[in-house]
Amino acid sequence: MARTPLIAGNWKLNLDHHEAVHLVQKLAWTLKDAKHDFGTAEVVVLPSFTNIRSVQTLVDADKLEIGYGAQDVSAHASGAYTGEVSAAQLAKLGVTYVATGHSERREYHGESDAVVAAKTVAALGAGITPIVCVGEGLEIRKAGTHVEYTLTQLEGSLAGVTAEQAPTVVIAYEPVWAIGTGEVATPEDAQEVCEAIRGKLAELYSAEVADAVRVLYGGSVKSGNAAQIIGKPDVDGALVGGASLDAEEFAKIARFQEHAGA
Ligand SMILES: O=C(CO)COP(=O)(O)O
Repeated sequence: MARTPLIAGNWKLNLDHHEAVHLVQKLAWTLKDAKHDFGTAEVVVLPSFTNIRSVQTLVDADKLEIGYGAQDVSAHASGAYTGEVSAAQLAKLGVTYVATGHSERREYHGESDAVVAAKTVAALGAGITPIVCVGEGLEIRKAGTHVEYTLTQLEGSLAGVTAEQAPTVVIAYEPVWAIGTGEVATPEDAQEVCEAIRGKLAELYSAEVADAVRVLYGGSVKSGNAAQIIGKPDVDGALVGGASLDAEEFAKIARFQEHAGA
């Protein structure tokens, strides 16, 4: 099955709602100028919660093909959970994707695989596609146990996801040592782990599920390295941090096929 590449911009804790609208507008113009075919690479941005409504209004008004999502979601449906935002609330704003288990959530907010799994299940329950993030830190990479580590994290983070739900899930392999450091994994590093992730999905679910799921790479992706990384057979797109805050650079990443060798 042909998997449509997904290029997702994780804006992290950046931009107010005016700036968010401006960036989506600029991204849309840039992609329009380049005659981007969203059928060849889907483009999604993940703004802060406070900016989602503004982005929705722009996307709806201008009928943009750019998708939008959230960077996190509550595992809870409703009730006494101060500060939380539910999957149903996000779905109501037209959100189609949500990142779960980003390494920054795991590290700074103590999210365990069980918490990530509960959030992933909550997103799926509201019809939102989770982008489940996994990946090892530098010590584990140095020890050479990164594949086993990432696969264990993956299995824990997918607990409760059914075989019916699994094909729609997106996995993002983000080695922590490559995030925001400029230290990008080689295309071979990305392929090694993304291939192992697909193998694990076949083991947990089925070969069909493994074939359907999109596995992204994230960590210092730029227009100059995107084509080589996404060109690998088991890498189906990118989760982009810093470079997604620059409309022209992010548009080039979305158009990686054209910028191979840039
Ligand atoms: O964490 C990331 C995306 O979720 C990667 O961030 P950078 O692209 O800034 O390295």
